[in-house]
Amino acid sequence: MRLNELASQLLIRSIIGDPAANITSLASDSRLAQAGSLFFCLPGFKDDGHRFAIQAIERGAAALVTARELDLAITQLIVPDTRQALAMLADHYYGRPSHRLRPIGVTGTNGKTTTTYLIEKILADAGGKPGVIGTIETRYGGNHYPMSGTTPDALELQGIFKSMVDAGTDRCIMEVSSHALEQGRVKGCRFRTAVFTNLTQDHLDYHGSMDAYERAKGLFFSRLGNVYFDDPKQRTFAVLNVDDPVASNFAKMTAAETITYGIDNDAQLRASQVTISARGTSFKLDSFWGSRQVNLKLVGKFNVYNALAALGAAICEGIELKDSVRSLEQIAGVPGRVEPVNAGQAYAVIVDYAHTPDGLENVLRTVKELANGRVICVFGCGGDRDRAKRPIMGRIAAEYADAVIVTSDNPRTEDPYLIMQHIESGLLSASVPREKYVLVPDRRAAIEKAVEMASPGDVVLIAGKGHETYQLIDGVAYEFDDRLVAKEAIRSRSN
Ligand SMILES: CC(=O)N[C@H]1[C@@H](OP(=O)(O)OP(=O)(O)OC[C@H]2O[C@@H](n3ccc(=O)[nH]c3=O)[C@H](O)[C@@H]2O)O[C@H](CO)[C@@H](O)[C@@H]1O[C@H](C)C(=O)N[C@@H](C)C(=O)N[C@H](CCC(=O)O)C(=O)O
Ligand SMILES: Nc1ncnc2c1ncn2[C@@H]1O[C@H](COP(=O)(O)OP(=O)(O)OP(=O)(O)O)[C@@H](O)[C@H]1O
Ligand SMILES: N[C@H](CCC[C@H](N)C(=O)O)C(=O)O
Ligand SMILES: [Mg+2]
Repeated sequence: MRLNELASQLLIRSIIGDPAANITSLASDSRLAQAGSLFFCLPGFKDDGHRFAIQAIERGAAALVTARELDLAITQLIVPDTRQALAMLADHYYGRPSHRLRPIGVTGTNGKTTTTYLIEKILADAGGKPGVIGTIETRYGGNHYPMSGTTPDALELQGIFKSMVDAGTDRCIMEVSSHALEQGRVKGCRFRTAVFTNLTQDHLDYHGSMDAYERAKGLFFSRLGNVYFDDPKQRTFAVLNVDDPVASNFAKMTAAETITYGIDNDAQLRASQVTISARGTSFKLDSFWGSRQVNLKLVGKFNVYNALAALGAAICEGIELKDSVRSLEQIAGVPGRVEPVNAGQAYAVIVDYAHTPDGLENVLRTVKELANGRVICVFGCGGDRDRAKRPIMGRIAAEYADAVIVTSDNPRTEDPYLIMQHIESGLLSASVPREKYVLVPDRRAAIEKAVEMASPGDVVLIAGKGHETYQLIDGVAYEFDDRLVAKEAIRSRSN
């Protein structure tokens, strides 16, 4: 593709050098630039992509996208905002794949991954060919691809969309993080439906305040338009959890048609009579589209919300409620979410991805309700992430668990002891007796200790890492899977 074809997508731009330069790929990381690449110099949080222009040229880049003229002998497309240009040009370069996929995006602090899995199952059972992008992996056409975060940057995202289209995928279901919204990673992406799960404390390191975090999430709904209302296929929808107070703000912001769900408040999809057991969760569903009993294999009241969110998204796709319910009832679980680890033991061991105060409280409440004995909770908090959540999670663990083992969860560049002390300050503020908790920095030792302590009927909850298969310490990813480590610990327990 010629540079000027790409440049024509932007109103404000100027070209220095050859407008007909032949572009054979796009790159925003100089280390990935190739012969013929158009290299985008992005301003970053740690660095500035303009500093890597020379490296990109050395690797054969055909032209640069820059925010200012660089003193380099290469064609340059100068734009006011290189990040915005990347999103818009990547969309064009790959042939506007999101217009074909019309993604269903799921945003919210907790429940995004789970909800995308539920929607995927409903769409697949209805005869579609859905693909998924999110925290655990990207998958479509029977293939699975590893992910390094939740929502890829605009270039990677548009590339995935294009591959999905080429593979015959007909709808994409994706997690949309607040970071992605803030950084314009989904700019240029034409969503059909935006699903909101909930908003509770997390990521204050990045957003600074809950108001700013809410504003970032709100961008998703404010950008959804309904300008093609005459053609039903072109409509857009917002599916909102009305038990979360911010939903009414999002409803006001969006031009899309809204569908509401909830348990406590009146909603178009409303659950009542929720009962949970170790075998699953049941509820009565009353809705604009009919009433029915729903029996999920998924455990936890929070999964009722995820199920309602998925039903809402499915209704926007025109799928009959009874068919969606039948699909949901078949889902045995989502990897690393309330996932039991069984090796024939007389106590339960559950691995879960709760890594926020609300997530931890929800899952602890659930396991407490199910336990015949004590609840032993193993958890930590990520390094280089929201520090404010650490003492809160300590306090929550103190409130719901009978024994707490504080450990490491991806300390990254922080001192694991300091992170544990932040959590401990929350435990102490809850006046927990010293014998009720212990700090064990080595996560394997922490899991082994919890398993050693368990008696028949107890539940060991290992929270925070879920599906993760690594422990990040000082820039190194060490192999670590809570589920495998727990299984080994159960098998090698002394009695
Ligand atoms: C804070 C944040 O979001 N940072 C993202 C950002 O990195 P950055 O701005 O720090 O990049 P930088 O290191 O300053 O580099 C600036 C530019 O120079 C380029 N560069 C850099 C080095 C080099 O040798 N050559 C080169 O060209 C970089 O490619 C980049 O374009 O842009 C990068 C490329 O898009 C992202 O990978 C990176 O995510 C980092 C890894 C991250 O940890 N992000 C987390 C916080 C995140 O986004 N999490 C959410 C999940 C939240 C949830 O689930 O609720 C997510 O969606 O994943
Ligand atoms: N609807 C919900 N409300 C509150 N907590 C939930 C909900 N759904 C799941 N959880 C809890 O949050 C954890 C993470 O769930 P999930 O992975 O689905 O969320 P996520 O939003 O994708 O998280 P991330 O931001 O890390 O991608 C689960 O393991 C569970 O403990
Ligand atoms: N999406 C979340 C995942 C946290 C998972 C936890 N294991 C950690 O590393 O803190 C984040 O990036 O904040
Ligand atoms: Mg997720």
